[in-house]
Amino acid sequence: MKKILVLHTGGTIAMSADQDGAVAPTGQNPMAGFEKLFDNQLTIISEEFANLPSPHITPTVMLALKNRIQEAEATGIDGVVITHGTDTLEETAYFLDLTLPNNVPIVITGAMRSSNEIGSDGLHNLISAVWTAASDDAHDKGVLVVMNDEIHTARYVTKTHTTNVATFRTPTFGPIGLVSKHDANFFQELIRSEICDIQELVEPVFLLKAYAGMDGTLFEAINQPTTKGLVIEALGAGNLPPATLPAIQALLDRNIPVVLVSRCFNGIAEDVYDYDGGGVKLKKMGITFCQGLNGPKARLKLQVGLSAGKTGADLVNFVSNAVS
Ligand SMILES: NC(=O)C[C@H](N)C(=O)O
Repeated sequence: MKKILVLHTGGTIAMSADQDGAVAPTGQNPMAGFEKLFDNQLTIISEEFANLPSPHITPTVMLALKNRIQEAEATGIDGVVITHGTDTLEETAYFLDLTLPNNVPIVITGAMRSSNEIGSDGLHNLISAVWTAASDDAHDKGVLVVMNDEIHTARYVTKTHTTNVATFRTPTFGPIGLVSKHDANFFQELIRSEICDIQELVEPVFLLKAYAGMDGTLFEAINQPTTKGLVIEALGAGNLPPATLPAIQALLDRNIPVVLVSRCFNGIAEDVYDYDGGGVKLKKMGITFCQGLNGPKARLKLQVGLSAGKTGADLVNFVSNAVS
């Protein structure tokens, strides 16, 4: 019988609503006892790893989670399920994707409606995640996110709606598979990427979003002696307002890596435009274009690359391509 480790970390899936509808963490995890649904089919080992709303999750917690999973893998488990708040779920999922070798399937899930709300989706998502983690077909697909009967890759999935149960989407590429009753069905493969088994975190790495009329103020503010890196969510195909450029150049002059993604929901950042602030000029300045990742994930990739000791061309290669 396959052995699946379920690590609970908190989030709405572990919360309930009061009489006024306000949602908050509970003393006892409402998912407790779900294991009996798998009697005689799977061995489920549940562990309360944390009980945090996901805005409280930090890369330090993600690193501890990664270490816990590696420890469990050494004892012989067949798959891991993590329950997590949805606000930063994609970040924890991608962090684990970057730092854990594909030894066993690792699946993250959560809920958009807390445990006692009508139409609560937590238990259903948890069951789907367990069946996915137990699937022979879930190997070698990186860390997976299972929500609302869909299977997404950690690398490309993102939360797209504040409250809808169908919030998790994979722009441009779509989900990698679907869950139907007990089966995880996959329709796409994931190209392998480099894994960095880090033990410490280099910080701080910042993320700024570009907007019409942006100037250098925010870039100057983060140009501190301690600053290790910056990701910019740029406009369109990868362009910036010209007034930002002197302050960005000052960061580059200090050898602080500056990485650019697009703030668009679909598509990739490219050096297309050759006007002041256009992508062609930005690339010539030494800004690294990261293709296929959103801002929070590119920030994690830069942080993980720096934490793995990567510098220069090695760091640029690692960060610039989502599948490197
Ligand atoms: N649906 C959720 O889980 C949202 C919650 N605020 C969290 O991320 O912890």
